[in-house]
Amino acid sequence: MGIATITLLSWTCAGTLLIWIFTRGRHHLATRPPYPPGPPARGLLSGNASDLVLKFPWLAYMEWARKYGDLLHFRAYNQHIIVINSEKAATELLERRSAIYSSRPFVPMWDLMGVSYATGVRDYSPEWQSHRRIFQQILRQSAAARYQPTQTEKIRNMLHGMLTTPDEFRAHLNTASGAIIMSVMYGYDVAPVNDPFVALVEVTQVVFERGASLSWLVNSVPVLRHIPSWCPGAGFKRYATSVNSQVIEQLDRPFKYVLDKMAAGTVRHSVVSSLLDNCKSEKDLQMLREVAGTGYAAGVNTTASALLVFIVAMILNPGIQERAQHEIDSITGGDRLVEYSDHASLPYLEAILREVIRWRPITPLGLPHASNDEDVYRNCYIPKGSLVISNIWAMSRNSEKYKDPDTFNPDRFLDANGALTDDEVIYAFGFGRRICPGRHLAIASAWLMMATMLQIFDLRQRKDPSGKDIPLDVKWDDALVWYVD
Ligand code: HEM
Repeated sequence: MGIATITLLSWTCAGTLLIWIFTRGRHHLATRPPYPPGPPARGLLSGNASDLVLKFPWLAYMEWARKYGDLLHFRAYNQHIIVINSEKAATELLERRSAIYSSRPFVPMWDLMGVSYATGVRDYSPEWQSHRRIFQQILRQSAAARYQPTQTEKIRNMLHGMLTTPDEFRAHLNTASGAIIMSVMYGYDVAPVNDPFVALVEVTQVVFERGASLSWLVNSVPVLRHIPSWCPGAGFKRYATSVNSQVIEQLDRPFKYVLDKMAAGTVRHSVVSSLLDNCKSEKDLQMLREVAGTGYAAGVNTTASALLVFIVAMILNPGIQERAQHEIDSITGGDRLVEYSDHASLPYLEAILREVIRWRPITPLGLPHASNDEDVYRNCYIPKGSLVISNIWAMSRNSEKYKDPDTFNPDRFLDANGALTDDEVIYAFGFGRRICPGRHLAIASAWLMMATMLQIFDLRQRKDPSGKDIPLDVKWDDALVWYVD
């Protein structure tokens, strides 16, 4: 091909592109509705990138929502971001239009680190659907009830730990939350301290949180992931490779534990052991391995964080604590521990659980969804590939639904007859096809932990040597889940 031909071809392509922009492109811009309201872009290219708030962003989005409405739009470079601040809009988009809004954004660092196997970060794909089918089979409400004996056993161990070493209450909460899931998934009993499998998961969790950070340039410029590791500036790639082996180990080691036990004929019943027979191919095995690994990574910190919030709420509200203790004593007579069969007789306790989840939502912004098609909602245009964030925090602060939303008040979930209302704060577990599949297990674990802790202990501030209360110093972190120091 001669130079003249190439030049002619280039001009033809450029011409065609320009014609497209000035005909179809312009026509599209002229005919499509506006984006949802939001803060004005600060830079032509960067949009609102400089407005992105890294600390407690849910508070900033709630402020913006007061000004612009419950559905916000802004842009960081070429990434359109939609923040949904009301349950109504979240239900209409993420549930009723779930065919469009059920994917996840692609995070290049997660991919390089090897954590993109996890259900929660997979895009809307056949593999993700296989994961959800397994979760539905093992953790739907009726199936989750099977794990109550395991939960009871692990929670009683936790109470014993708290009696013996009360200062280590945080470690006991983590151990119990982890022990329940390890037992459910793999039939494995975790050691009270320094368990090797627990250590592996903790490493993966740190890696996971670090990987999401926008401080990795590759997360904003995904094409960088293709540069070779030896290149200057490719430190991110070397870091990703260094953690990859730990991520794989976290997936493989507990799974292999079950296979070894099966071979030795000493396996205990668990999700993995019972579903192995259904695996007809290497891919089926991989799906099961990934689901078990995800369940563990997703379920430990979340459940333990809810319990930390509960402890803080009880210390700050001794009257509520006493009322719950009386309710429990009136059912057990004070001579046996609470059991799952007592649930229906303890509405105030259930109201406390709901208020804990509402007062300090464990994941204030849920997990971001991504849209896989363009859409028009309330006459506003939502582009394909938008990042769609549900501001669960803003939903929990809806003052039309919750009077004095910042006050911890379980009574808001009881009607005039003392019966529970139908608000189960389910939005705290997300929306649509992506709703948290572990919610029934989480709620059941949290309920029994709360009930038995209230029964056995008075949750109070520490005292100084002179017997005076040391004021509670609560620091709320803005990591994926709340953290109380
Ligand atoms: C108090 C405890 C928990 C809270 C507040 C919570 C909350 C959430 C939220 C908000 C999401 C995102 C939903 C969405 O994208 O719309 C989620 C996803 C998820 N949760 Fe939970 N969760 C908890 C416990 C658990 C437990 C115990 C497990 C597993 C045993 C679990 C497994 C998952 C998984 C696998 C996903 C990803 C679902 C998907 O992307 O399809 N969670 N959770």
